[in-house]
This record gives sequence, structure tokens and C-alpha cells, in this order.
Amino acid sequence: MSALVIETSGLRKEYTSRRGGRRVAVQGLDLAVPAGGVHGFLGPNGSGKTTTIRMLLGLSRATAGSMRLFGEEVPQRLPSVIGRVGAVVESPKFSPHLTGRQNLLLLARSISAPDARVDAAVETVGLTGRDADRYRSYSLGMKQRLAIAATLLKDPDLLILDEPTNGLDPAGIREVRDTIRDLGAAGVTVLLSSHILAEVQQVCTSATIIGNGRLLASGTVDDLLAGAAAHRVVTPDPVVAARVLREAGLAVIGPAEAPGDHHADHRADHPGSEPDHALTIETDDPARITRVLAETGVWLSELTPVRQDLESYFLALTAGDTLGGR
Ligand SMILES: Nc1ncnc2c1ncn2[C@@H]1O[C@H](COP(=O)(O)OP(=O)(O)OP(=O)(O)O)[C@@H](O)[C@H]1O
Repeated sequence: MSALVIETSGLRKEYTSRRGGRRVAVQGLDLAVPAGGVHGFLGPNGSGKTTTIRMLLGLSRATAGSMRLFGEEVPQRLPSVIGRVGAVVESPKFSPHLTGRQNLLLLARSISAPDARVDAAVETVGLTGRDADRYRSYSLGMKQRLAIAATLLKDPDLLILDEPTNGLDPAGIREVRDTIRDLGAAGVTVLLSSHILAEVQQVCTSATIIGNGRLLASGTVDDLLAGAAAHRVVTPDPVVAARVLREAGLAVIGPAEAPGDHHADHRADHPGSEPDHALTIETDDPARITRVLAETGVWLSELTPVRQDLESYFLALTAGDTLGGR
């Protein structure tokens, strides 16, 4: 069996409008989600997250490329793996007049799951004590947690959650986030799609960032953040400093961008563009900066780490994309 729970290769989706126009929603996406933990699937609105998830679940047909769940080719082998997958993609239909528990019991019986699983699911999502209340009295956060509980009835190994905190207030976001973190810690692999980076950074162990249907970055959150680490340097000779640092292979945001700097386009309007004598160097290794500059006889008057979070990294990566294609 593949160690990857979700794997896509060259995945592509084109939508064709009635008038014959084409919109490419996903283009050549290679996705690799390892087993265990919470994997963030991040991208701005309209970047192709829902489309990708719908293709994985057999709800939409890929135009090209291949997909595997638990090492099995889908959609061909979907019937043999779908029992291991729980998903909240659209708002599930619960009866407003029944209690949360009654709704879950109905669902459990429809899939021949034992009633005991309802208790376990209610407890996992933290609805114990509120499960005897009618669904219509639930807050949005509780409704979302009930939806997650419904997917747990079949005891899935993989849980796919599409923007589960959408529309929730901060308290609701926290409730759902805690539930997701607990599930990941309990050994379920969770694919969590979101455009709310700060939230994802707190729960995810690894993440894939997409923009315009394309892969932008992927890895553990720690690695992604290490890639986003930077240091700010103030020096009397920033032009020479920038040149030698670039020659040493470091990415420098500073005076006069070097042609071919792959982030240059993003930086023109980005607050990271540095005035006067300051440069920002994208590395988590300050010794490398001092060594390169000392060898050239350029002095530093200041060297400070710049704390970038996943949000800043994501914004820099997606800044060149057209946001909100809907
Ligand atoms: N049924 C459809 N027909 C035509 N275009 C579609 C359809 N569904 C999605 N799209 C387009 O495909 C692109 C990707 O949309 P998708 O919903 O997958 O993005 P998303 O990342 O999930 O966004 P959001 O965060 O807003 O849910 C968008 O440009 C969208 O307008």
C-alpha cells in the first residue's frame, strides 16, 4: 500500500460553459498527502480546492491526470476505498426538528453502523450534553461539528473537510479547530481545505498551497515556515551587500531587484520592499549572511530575524494569482 493517503498527478479540470468558453480550474496539480495528522489544503477563493476535492470523491470528472486514495486508482477503484473516507463538502441535510443525536442515529442506521458509534462521534466532536437539543437550536459551530460527527459514523481513516470554518464566529472556529486537531491526534488523516491561513497554521502538521489551480508549495508546516524565514540587515553599503549576497545564492529583497528574481513581481507593491539601507534576506541562517558580508568587507549595523507566518508566506506566493475567480 502507498504511504500516501491522497496522491494526484497532473490533475486537470476544465469547465466548459454553455457558450463554449473554457475555464481551467485545476492545472497539472500534483498532490501528496501523507498518512496521519492534519494536512492543510490552502489557496485563495477560486483557486481550485473544492474542484479538486470533488474530483477525488468522484463527484466531478477530471479532464486529465490521475488520482489515488490509499494507493487505489480513483474514480475506478472508488467503491473499494470510499468506505474509509468521510467528507464534509457541502452542508449536509439534517432534520431541524430532530435532536442532534436523533439525526445521527438515523444516519447510523442507514449505513448499518452500530448505535454505539453515535456516542463515540458525539463525544469526539464535543457535543456531549448538547446532543439531546434540537438541531434548529444549534449554533453554526455546533452544526458544523455535527456534520463532522456524521462523517465519523463510518469510522473513516481519511476525513476531507472543505472550508469547515466558513461563516463561523471566532468561538465556532475554535470549537471546530479543536475537534479537527483531536481527530488528527487520534490517527485520522484529515485534509482540511481553507483560505484562513492563521487557522490552518495552528492545526496542520503539513500543508499544500495552491493558486490558480497550480501547486505553489508543499511540505510540513515547519519546513514551509523555515522556507519563509528571513533576516533584515541594515548596512551602509546596501547595493554591494545585495549583490554579493545574491551571488552567494541568497534571495534578497532590497534596492534594485536582480532580474530573474522569482519573487520580484510580487514585491513591487509588497510591504517587504525595503527603503534606504535595509535589505531583507530570505534565510533562517544569520551566520551565512554575516560570513558572506564579512568576506567582502561590508559591515552590518543591524541584523534582526523577521518573523514571517504562514499567512505572509502564502500572500507572497499567491500575490501573482488572480484571486476570486468566481
Ligand atoms: N461548476 C462549475 N462550472 C464552471 N466553473 C466552475 C464550476 N465550479 C467551479 N468553477 C470555477 O473553477 C475555479 C475553481 O473553483 P473552486 O470552487 O474549486 O475553488 P476554491 O478554491 O474551492 O474556492 P473557494 O475557497 O471560494 O471555495 C473558479 O474559477 C470557479 O469559478
